[in-house]
Amino acid sequence: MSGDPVITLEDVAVEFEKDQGFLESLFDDPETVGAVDDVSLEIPENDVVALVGESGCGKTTLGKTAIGVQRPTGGTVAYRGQDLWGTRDGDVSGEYEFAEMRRSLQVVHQDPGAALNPNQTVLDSLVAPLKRWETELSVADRRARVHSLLERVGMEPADDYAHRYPHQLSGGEKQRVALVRALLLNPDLILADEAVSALDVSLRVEMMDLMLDLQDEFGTSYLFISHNLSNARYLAEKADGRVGIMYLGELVELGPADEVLRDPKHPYTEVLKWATADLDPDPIVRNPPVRSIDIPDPVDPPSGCRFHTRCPKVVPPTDTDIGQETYNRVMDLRGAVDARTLDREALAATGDADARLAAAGLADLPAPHGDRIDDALSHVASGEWDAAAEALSESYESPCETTPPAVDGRSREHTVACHLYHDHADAPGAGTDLGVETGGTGDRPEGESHGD
Ligand SMILES: Nc1ncnc2c1ncn2[C@@H]1O[C@H](COP(=O)(O)OP(=O)(O)OP(=O)(O)O)[C@@H](O)[C@H]1O
Repeated sequence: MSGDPVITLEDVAVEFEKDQGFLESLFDDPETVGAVDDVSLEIPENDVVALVGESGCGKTTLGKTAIGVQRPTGGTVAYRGQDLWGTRDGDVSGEYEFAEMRRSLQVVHQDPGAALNPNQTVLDSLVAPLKRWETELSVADRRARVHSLLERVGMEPADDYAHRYPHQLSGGEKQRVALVRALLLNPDLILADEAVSALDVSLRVEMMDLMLDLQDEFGTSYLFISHNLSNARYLAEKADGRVGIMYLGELVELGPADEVLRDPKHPYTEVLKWATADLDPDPIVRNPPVRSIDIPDPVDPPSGCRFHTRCPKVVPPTDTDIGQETYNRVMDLRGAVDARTLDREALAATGDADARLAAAGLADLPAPHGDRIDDALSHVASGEWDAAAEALSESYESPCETTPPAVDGRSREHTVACHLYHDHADAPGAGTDLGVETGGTGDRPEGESHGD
């Protein structure tokens, strides 16, 4: 179904400087937000990729980067194999001009009203891009092209709709006009950024079906962005496309829609699935499959796998013989030590190790973990937070903290950025291959226990 790559993102990163107050800007270095981190993704002709993730995870930034609207701070973006930003910066050695690339990469936003000029009729809004790009068309040709597309999206009689102003259209009609405007230029790729989210539920499916019909007809690819996993699944599955899951700027899972949704591999995808009521989540999992509901600050994201601070399957070090549930509590304790949120005074007032461990919720630890943890708690009681953090890190550092896994966004296979599916350097007998292995079993590395 799909063909040559239209857009190829390689190790793309986008960092923004965070807005600071006037006084802060005088005294502090600017803080940066890593909106997108090290993402590789290939979108072939006539393909659909649906990106899903919580608000602020970088979907829009990645989408804008893919269509040449946002310049990446790292990595490369290629249009049909030609460096897009190099072309923008004046490299004329390639086949395509930058303007041609941009014409071929269109967008439909969540709020079509904002994209339409309230003082222009539908016809005037729609002929404007044709006037600019298809200069050989006569006035009658342009009008005919607009009318035929309006009819194609069900806006009939086209002449009536063509002479309306945006305020005379419903939300669904405005969205159709926005889609027509994107399609008029025969683009290779349309970024549909939350393009159906503002529509009534009943209209969403209709709009997605229309997008799919037109995709077939025009041979356009879609990069569909949604915070809603069911919408993403509907569109990607029907188009035989892929679903990509983003977390804190990273693409953590990517693969055929039905596989990713039926058999999610990344623990974060499981959380999204759990949170999407109409995806029929596992009735046995009553609580969210996550250790903490708080999303870390993107200005200071966790090291390694960014999900490790919340992940209920965070991989214990190979020489640690405690089960998953206990390890999770140790990791939570480490988080509290790092954030200095443990009750130091309560610990200081506690006379003995057993009481300190009980106060930290870790009374039942097998030897030698009790002694190790209490050593760290004693440091906290004395106000030595860094020493406590160091002691805990020495014994309980997870491979998930040290090495960022990545998905292979060029593959059409199901790939996942998770150490449960990768070899990691300190796993027994493991090589140093941290590349993606597809179709992993989810088994823990040998020698590790699974739960208490
Ligand atoms: N122009 C900008 N300047 C500074 N920070 C930005 C800018 N654009 C985005 N960000 C930050 O980058 C991160 C990713 O934002 P982005 O809009 O890409 O996420 P998103 O997943 O699309 O979110 P939403 O679903 O809410 O639109 C956020 O932390 C956001 O605050």
